[in-house]
Amino acid sequence: MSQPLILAIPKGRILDEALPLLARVGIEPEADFHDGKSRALRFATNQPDVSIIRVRAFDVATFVAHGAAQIGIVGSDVVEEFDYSELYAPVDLNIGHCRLSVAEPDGLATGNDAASNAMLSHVRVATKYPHLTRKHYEAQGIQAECVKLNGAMELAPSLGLSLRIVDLVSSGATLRANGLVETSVIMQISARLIVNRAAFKMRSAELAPLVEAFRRAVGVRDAA
Ligand SMILES: Nc1ncnc2c1ncn2[C@@H]1O[C@H](COP(=O)(O)OP(=O)(O)OP(=O)(O)O)[C@@H](O)[C@H]1O
Ligand SMILES: O=P(O)(O)OC[C@H]1O[C@H](OP(=O)(O)OP(=O)(O)O)[C@H](O)[C@@H]1O
Repeated sequence: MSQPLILAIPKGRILDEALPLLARVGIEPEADFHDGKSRALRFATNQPDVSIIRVRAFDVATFVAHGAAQIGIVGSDVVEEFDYSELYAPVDLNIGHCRLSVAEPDGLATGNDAASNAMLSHVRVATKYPHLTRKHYEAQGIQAECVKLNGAMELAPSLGLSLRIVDLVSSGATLRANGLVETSVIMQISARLIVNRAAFKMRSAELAPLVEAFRRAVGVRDAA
């Protein structure tokens, strides 16, 4: 028998929405997965040919791109930020909805990013997404100097690290709580199923039906 397929899933906020989806696909992690005290990172499932690894959101893309995991679940923000040629993202999972936006301190923001940017040739931006940020500003002829942070971007303007931030927004509560307003939406985001392209060719007998099962599961909702 070949090695089990490794499915990489993020430990952050997508996880709660991903588990019911996995159940609809017919994959249930072993009990240890739900034990908050467990330090295990790799888990068996009810399917002997599928194991799960639980890693940081950005690392899901890295494990799958390098073929260490064959398939994974990750936000389209991460897919686009890395832009790995080895990744194939065949299914929009319709979970983890949010957007990637530019925000500035309330009062300083003009409310129109394009108009205020017309005067600029250079901006400094705190973000976890330097690639997408540079691309966004390059399209306006502006050079973005990115200060890379891994969280709490919203602190940067008040502490003088940068005037602008580029971060994920959902309800807008985090921006409001930190005196910031959204001035431009860079992209709408949802979680994607990602597959390693080489693995998809080499193990298509296992991966193609699994991808189809995810596609079907996205169309099926849990009973209320
Ligand atoms: N506010 C949000 N609403 C909905 N989805 C979100 C939100 N914030 C993040 N996401 C989605 O969930 C993914 C993981 O985000 P999360 O905030 O859990 O990661 P993190 O805690 O920053 O990651 P790490 O594990 O590296 O610390 C993001 O890549 C995005 O696709
Ligand atoms: O618009 P809202 O609904 O307030 O959501 C936005 C927040 O959610 C994400 O952070 P998260 O809470 O996942 O924590 P993090 O800073 O560890 O990424 C994101 O980085 C924002 O800070």
